[in-house]
Amino acid sequence: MTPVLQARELGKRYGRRWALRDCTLEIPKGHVTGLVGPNGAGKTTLLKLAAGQLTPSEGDLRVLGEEPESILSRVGFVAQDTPVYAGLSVGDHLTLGARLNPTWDARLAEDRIAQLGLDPRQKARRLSGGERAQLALTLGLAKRPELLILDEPVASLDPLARREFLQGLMEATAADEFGVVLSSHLVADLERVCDFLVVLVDSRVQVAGEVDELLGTHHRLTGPRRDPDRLPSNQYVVSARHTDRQSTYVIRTDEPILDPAWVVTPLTLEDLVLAYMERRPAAGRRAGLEALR
Ligand SMILES: Nc1ncnc2c1ncn2[C@@H]1O[C@H](COP(=O)(O)OP(=O)(O)OP(=O)(O)O)[C@@H](O)[C@H]1O
Repeated sequence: MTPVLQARELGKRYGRRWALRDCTLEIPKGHVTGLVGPNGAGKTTLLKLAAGQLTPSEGDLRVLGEEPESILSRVGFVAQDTPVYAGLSVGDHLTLGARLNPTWDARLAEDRIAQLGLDPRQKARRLSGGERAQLALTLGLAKRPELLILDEPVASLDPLARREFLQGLMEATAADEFGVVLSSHLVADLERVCDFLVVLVDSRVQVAGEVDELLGTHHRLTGPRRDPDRLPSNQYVVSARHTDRQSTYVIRTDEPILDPAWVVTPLTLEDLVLAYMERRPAAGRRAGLEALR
């Protein structure tokens, strides 16, 4: 089956600065994918490349098996800050959507606006942040895309609006088969809606895979202090912390952990993401991940 997104050594440079580098990644069909990483990691850059809004500086990118610029009508993109036209009414947005998109589903758009209780005559500038986000999501869904890309769609929303937004997204994906890739700093939200995860740090993909598989193969080991070179070769060290007497590792392995010296505990998705983010050199570390629950 053609992957939703396939990147090979993909890179994007702004001037002399690389925003994305050596990005090799495959997102299979049929997933809601969460893209997570600290500020400046390259998430928006990757999403804009996938939406055909930027061109790569190096490497290769296929979306739904094609060059992104050639399939704009098959991909919906809701940019950061859920952009809408302040001077246009909700109804005007739907009219514009219908005019611009050959696959526009007017019934879906109107039903969703009615369900949300939005007044079609209301100007977008008078909508709350949550209502604007819902309008932008409606425009994205009514395009009937095969892939919907959402760049931090819930960043500015309060917890209730976030829940309603994500609920709406989950209902839409349950009703129709389309892929979703969304970026967020809010891992707890991603945990609720995503079944595939990509962690991007310092412009590089650190890990990508199905959430269940990632949670099943990553473990925290705690026990008497031990150097990493004394761990079995099938245990890939993601992060390590040591005190004089104790070591705590986050490791990835497909094999059972049989060493009785270790206390083995499972990770939450947030633990897993933070473990990959901890691997960054301390000097370049920026606070970027909120862990709201
Ligand atoms: N138009 C641009 N010109 C120059 N540099 C840019 C431009 N857009 C992004 N960058 C740089 O590229 C890097 C990656 O930016 P990007 O917006 O992709 O990160 P991000 O992971 O989406 O960050 P955030 O979580 O803060 O939204 C950053 O260092 C940023 O400063």
